[in-house]
Amino acid sequence: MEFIEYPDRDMLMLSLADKLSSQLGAALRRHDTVSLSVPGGTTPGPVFDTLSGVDLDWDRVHVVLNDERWVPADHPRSNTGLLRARLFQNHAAKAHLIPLYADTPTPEDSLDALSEGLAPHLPVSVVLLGMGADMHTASLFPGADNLEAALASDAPPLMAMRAPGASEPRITLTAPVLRAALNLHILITGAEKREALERARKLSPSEAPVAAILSEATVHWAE
Ligand SMILES: O=C1O[C@H](COP(=O)(O)O)[C@@H](O)[C@H](O)[C@H]1O
Repeated sequence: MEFIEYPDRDMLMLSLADKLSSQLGAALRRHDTVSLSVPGGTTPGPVFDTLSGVDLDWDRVHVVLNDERWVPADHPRSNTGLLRARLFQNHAAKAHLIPLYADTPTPEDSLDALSEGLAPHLPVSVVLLGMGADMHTASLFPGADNLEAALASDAPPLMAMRAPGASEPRITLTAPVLRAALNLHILITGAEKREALERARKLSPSEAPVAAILSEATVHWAE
């Protein structure tokens, strides 16, 4: 694991957006289309704001969330809603969304169709993950019903997930897809998450799911 500490959150968000855009640019020079996977939640908005203003060939970029909460895009907890509001703006408005939500009662109802949409874009060129203070990443939660299957090396790329720490059903990229990313970053802020990261380094992925991908990742942190 590489760990980069920044003097403050503004520096973190700007530097990380710069790193992601240069890795996307490098991938675009080598491939006709590239893929970017990003987290939802409360932390990554400022990275999206900066990234969306970078003049890349966005119409060749396919964006998929790390995970989605099973709520419609206009719901306040929708990660897709966050993407539309903060990333698919300015230059990045031309990017393509690979959906992780469909209007069916459960994620299982749409899993096959959503997996088919994702398959042509694997391996993901650039992955940015978040992490919760409970050491979950994407929707790989401690105690989740499908956690062991999603950590297995033969896991399908997408799985449905339900967990005590998640207030709605989820759909998530699985550990092998995250580990196979060509560039893998984790964004965390604050003392509580830094302590959680240090704890996770000493635990198994079943106890601390983020541990499943730490050895491949660069962690970006500011107080
Ligand atoms: O529920 C989720 O939580 C994590 C962490 O979110 P944050 O609000 O603590 O930044 C996020 O990475 C994930 O994509 C999201 O669905």
